[in-house]
Amino acid sequence: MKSVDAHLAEILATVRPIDPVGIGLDSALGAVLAEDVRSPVALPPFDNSAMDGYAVRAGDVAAATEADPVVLPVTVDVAAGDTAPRAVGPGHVTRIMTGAPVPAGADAVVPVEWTDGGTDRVAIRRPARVGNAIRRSGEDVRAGDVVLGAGTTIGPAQLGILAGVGRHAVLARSRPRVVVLSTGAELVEPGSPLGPGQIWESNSFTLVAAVRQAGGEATRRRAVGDDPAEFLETLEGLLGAADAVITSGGISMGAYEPVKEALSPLETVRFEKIAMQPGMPQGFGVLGERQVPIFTLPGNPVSSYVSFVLFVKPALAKMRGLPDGPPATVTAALTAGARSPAGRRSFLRGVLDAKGSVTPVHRQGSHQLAALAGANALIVVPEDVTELPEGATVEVIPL
Ligand SMILES: Nc1nc2c(c(=O)[nH]1)N[C@H]1C(S)=C(S)[C@@H](COP(=O)(O)OP(=O)(O)OC[C@H]3O[C@@H](n4cnc5c(N)ncnc54)[C@H](O)[C@@H]3O)O[C@H]1N2
Ligand code: MOO
Repeated sequence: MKSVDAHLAEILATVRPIDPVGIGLDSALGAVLAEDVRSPVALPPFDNSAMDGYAVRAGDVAAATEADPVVLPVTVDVAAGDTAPRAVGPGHVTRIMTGAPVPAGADAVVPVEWTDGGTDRVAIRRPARVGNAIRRSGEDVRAGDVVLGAGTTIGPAQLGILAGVGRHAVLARSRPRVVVLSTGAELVEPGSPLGPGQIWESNSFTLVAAVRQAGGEATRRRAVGDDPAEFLETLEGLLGAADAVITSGGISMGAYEPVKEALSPLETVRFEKIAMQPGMPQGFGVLGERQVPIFTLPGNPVSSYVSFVLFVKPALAKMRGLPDGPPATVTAALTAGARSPAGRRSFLRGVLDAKGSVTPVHRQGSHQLAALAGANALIVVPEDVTELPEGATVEVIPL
């Protein structure tokens, strides 16, 4: 059997980062920058007030006290967005609003709370240090600074700085478009009644959500039955708009394995047994002229999700231009003994707590969806280990 590591290595050697394109900020959430973004100007671009109050010369208010306020004439109001050149002469002040340019000559802002709020004359009850409540030009970003480097994932704050340096579009890798397609004649859409021998289709919901959490743009296709021709036709119809395809089911040893039957003759998708539990049957390859990667995951719900975590998620990271490789692990102490088949790496479902202990859930079957939903981690048991005692130190993949 092929090792987990060898399978992941083959996948990562095959998938390529998506080509960068110009993306408008409105659509850039989750994209990954493919350029260094520099600011054309300093931020803030000009010295401006951090508070609503009065622009003063600090020396003029140095003697102000509660008991003996300094009273000064107010020459003008300066609001945010004010474009007229303003100045504060000795012995004068202007009113000033948050974000408004500091007038020439002023070197401090006195917050309105330290005054009587006067409009013609103002009584100032406290002195202000030079620079008080002034946001200096360039104190966030200097002109020409790189504000975000290539390889940065664009989240809310990154969109803010991109807009803040005047960009309306960036060169970036968009979120990979991933189509999720499940197979199985027994599958019924949730919301429809179950007939004999049927179950509600669940894998596609898990996989679509997992793709989205991994930074992809997922589309769910309704399950197709066990007919290889129907499966192939559906697949061909969706390839044009996909950067990757994930299927579930139809790849093991049964008489009706539409995914395996449809794709094996193409010889670009390989079906193999991987030395792992769950998730032993796996298929991976590429389809069509654009060499779209396809992950044919096993149908058992726990197996398909574990396979996603181990193989698809790292591949999506590579497609996005992010660091790839096996899922990150943390070490934890087992609170109960655990077993694992010889020669296979097990990924037991467990509950990891804040103190670094991990408890295997009671039901470890690869069909046991509810047990998976109660877990928050996968406990990794190496191939050469068949039994772990309580208290053993284990590697854990947080989910
Ligand atoms: N003779 C053998 N039988 C099986 C082997 C084997 O090596 N020899 N491997 C077993 C393992 S391990 C797995 S995992 C499964 C994988 O089978 P398939 O990928 O072909 O999946 P299916 O047979 O279509 O389905 C398996 C199981 O999962 C349920 N399922 C499938 N799709 C969904 C879905 N979208 N939502 C919810 N549940 C789904 C399906 O009803 C089956 O119960 O093969 C073993 N057999
Ligand atoms: O390997 Mo299957 O994935 O155990 O259920």
